[in-house]
Amino acid sequence: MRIAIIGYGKMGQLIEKLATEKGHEIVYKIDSHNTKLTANLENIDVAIEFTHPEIAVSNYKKLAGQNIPIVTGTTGWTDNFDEVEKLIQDTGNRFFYASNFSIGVHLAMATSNYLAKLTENFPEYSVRIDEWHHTAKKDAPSGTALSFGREIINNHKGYKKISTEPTDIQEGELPIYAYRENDIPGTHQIKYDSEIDSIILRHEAKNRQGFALGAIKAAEFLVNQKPGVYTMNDLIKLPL
Ligand SMILES: NC(=O)C1=CN([C@@H]2O[C@H](COP(=O)(O)OP(=O)(O)OC[C@H]3O[C@@H](n4cnc5c(N)ncnc54)[C@H](OP(=O)(O)O)[C@@H]3O)[C@@H](O)[C@H]2O)C=CC1
Ligand SMILES: O=C(O)C1=N[C@H](C(=O)O)C[C@H](O)C1
Repeated sequence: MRIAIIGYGKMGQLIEKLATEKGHEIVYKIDSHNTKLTANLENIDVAIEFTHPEIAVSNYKKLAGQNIPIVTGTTGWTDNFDEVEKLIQDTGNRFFYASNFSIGVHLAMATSNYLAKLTENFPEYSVRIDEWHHTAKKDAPSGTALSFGREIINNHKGYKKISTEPTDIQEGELPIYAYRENDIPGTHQIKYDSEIDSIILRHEAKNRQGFALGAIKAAEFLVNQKPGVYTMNDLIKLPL
C-alpha cells in the first residue's frame, strides 16, 4: 500500500518503521508543522492518522474530501462521532476507528463484556476501571478506558453512566480513574469488587508495537472494503 502518515509522533514514527518493514510505501509524513494536508494528497491508498484530540476531526474532513480511506487511532474526539459518521456517509468514504488497535485489548474487551453479563445478577460486585499511561498523554481518561466503560454499560443493566475521577460514586455510575506515570504505553484494569472477593481483568501493553501493527492490519483490511465505518469487530471476529 501507498500510505500517508498523518501525525508523525510516537505512533506515526513506529507505523512508518513497521509498515516499511512489511513492504508498504510511506508517501507522506505530515506533522503539525507541515501544511501538506491542505493540498491534495496524490497517489496514496490510505491515510493513517494518529494526532491530537482537538485536530482529528478537521483532519478527517480534509481527507474525506479527497476520498482517501482513513484509519485513525486518535482518541478524545468521539463526542463528535455522529458528525464524522455522517461525513463518511455523505462522501462515500471508508473510515476505520479504534481507541485501541491491539489484539490483546480486543480480546480483553470481549472478555470484559462477557464478565459484565455474568455479574449483572450479582449486585454484591461493584466495578471500577483504572488506566495508567505515560505523562505525555493529552487526554484522560483514555479512549480505551471509555470503550471498556461504554461496553460494560451496554452489557450490565446495573450501570447507566461513566463517572471520571469521582469522589462520591452514585448508584448506576461506573467510575474510571486515570494515572499518568513515566512512559507507560497503556495499562487498563477492570475490577469487580465485593466484600468477599475481587475479580480483576488487566491488559498491559509492554510497548506500542501492538497498536501500530493493528493499525497497519486495519489499513490492509480497509482498502478492500466498501464505503462505510469499520471497527475492530469487523477486523477480528470473535466466536462469542
Ligand atoms: N488507537 C490506538 O491503538 C492508539 C491511540 N493512540 C492515540 O493516538 C494519538 C497520538 O498518540 P501519540 O502518537 O502517542 O502522540 P504524539 O503526541 O507522540 O504524536 C501526535 C503527533 O501529531 C502531530 N500533530 C498535531 N497536530 C497535527 C496536525 N494538525 N496534523 C498533523 N499532525 C499533527 C503532533 O505534532 P506536534 O508534536 O508538533 O504537536 C505529534 O507529532 C493520541 O490521541 C493517542 O491517544 C496512541 C496509541 C495507540
Ligand atoms: O495515548 C496513548 O499512548 C494511548 N492512547 C490510546 C487510548 O487513549 O486508549 C490507546 C493506548 O492505550 C495508548
